[in-house]
Amino acid sequence: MALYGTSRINARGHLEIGGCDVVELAQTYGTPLVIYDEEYIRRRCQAFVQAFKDKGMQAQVAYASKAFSSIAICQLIEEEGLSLDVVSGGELYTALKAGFPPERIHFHGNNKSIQELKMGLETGIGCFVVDNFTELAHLHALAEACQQKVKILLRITPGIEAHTHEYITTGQEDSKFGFDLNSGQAFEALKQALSQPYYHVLGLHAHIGSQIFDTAAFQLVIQRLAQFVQEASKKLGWQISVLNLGGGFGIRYTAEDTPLLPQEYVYALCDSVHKEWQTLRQPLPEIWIEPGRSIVGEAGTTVYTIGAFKEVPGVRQYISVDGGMSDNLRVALYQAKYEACVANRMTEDNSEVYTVAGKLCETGDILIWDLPLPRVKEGDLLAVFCTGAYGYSMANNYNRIPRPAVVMVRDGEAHLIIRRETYGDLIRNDIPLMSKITQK
Ligand SMILES: Cc1ncc(COP(=O)(O)O)c(C=O)c1O
Ligand SMILES: N[C@@H](CCCC[NH3+])C(=O)O
Repeated sequence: MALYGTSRINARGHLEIGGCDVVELAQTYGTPLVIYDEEYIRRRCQAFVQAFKDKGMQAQVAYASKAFSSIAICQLIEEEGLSLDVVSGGELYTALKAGFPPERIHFHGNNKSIQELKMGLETGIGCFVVDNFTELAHLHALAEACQQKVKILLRITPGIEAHTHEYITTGQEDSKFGFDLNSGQAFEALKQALSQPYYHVLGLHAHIGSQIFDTAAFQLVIQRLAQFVQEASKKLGWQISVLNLGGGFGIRYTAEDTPLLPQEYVYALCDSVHKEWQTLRQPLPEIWIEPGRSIVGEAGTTVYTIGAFKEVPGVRQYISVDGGMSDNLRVALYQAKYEACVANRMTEDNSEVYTVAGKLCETGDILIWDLPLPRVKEGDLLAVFCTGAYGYSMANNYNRIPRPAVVMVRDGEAHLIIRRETYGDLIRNDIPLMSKITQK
């Protein structure tokens, strides 16, 4: 088990994050509770930004808000000077309500609705990452209708698979995302976009997957895109201003994971762009990246209360917690692995092996298989590490379980950033049966 950011074991033998005793946080806010270590998120943001400065590269680091979106996180990201990647009207709405400067927002998505495109145009976002020919036509028509020139990047599918889980790779040819490079689609898209008067084609975007531990795939993408840029400049006279290399930088969920430091990823990207562009003999583009998981993943911890026990003799001991696949879908979806500890017994030795089950009516609702822990009792607190990315953001109300509360902690203070959902919230949009309404 590793401790992240400001986490430590305090004098009471409890887990402490951001100077706050996790046992006290659980008493105050209830469980399941998602705890974000504010200082650690800020440190991660700063590491990415500083790395580009070290290399003297013009850059934008855009936090991919799909990893975790809320008013408070958008405000924190804004304070750290990052840009923001949104993929839906809902994420855009959240960012705008947080007061995020629209010109620093980039709008992604493979099926943006007309309403979402209009919302982006009307609010003056920084750029659209155009994903396909349908969007290329729609967005231009909307821009023309309001006589507004719009900045775009074209999302390219470079035909490169990063070595990661099959469901979270996106750069391979057979993907729903982007204009395919090898078949000539990308070239055709650029040609079309350049012929449209209301487009300002800033550059290209490629994202090859998530939870990537080395830089080889990124270097390959840069090589391919550089070749494409050369072809485009020869045949279309176009010069690229922005090269967006997406996100995907890995984090350490368990000892099996061996991520690089933010600066190691960034240095490698910068070196590779330098090298390729030297051959091209063109001005260096601005580099944009879109880290999501690597900003918030390790900074999030979910605390559950342990409830029921079940032993299958000679097979395993199950402990059940008061959440599960409703607040963390990643295990069921990707066989994701996590480490955890007992927040109120941090100094005790591991003597048991438990399988941690959620409380949902689904056999696959297991959070961690075969987890070494001290002997636990009902009411103990299980803290699962590294749930900060794609945990709350993929939370759902399966079995009508309310979503957890989320707090941000720093310097001994906790601040509630998302209230726990209530049963009332769950039925807020329900409408009674017609016959019950007409009876009244
Ligand atoms: C286009 C794009 N950008 C950025 C991200 C963020 O990825 P990650 O959270 O792995 O950094 C994703 C998700 O994989 C993505 O699809
Ligand atoms: N939601 C995924 C990653 C998908 C990234 C979005 N393109 C995860 O939890 O790992």
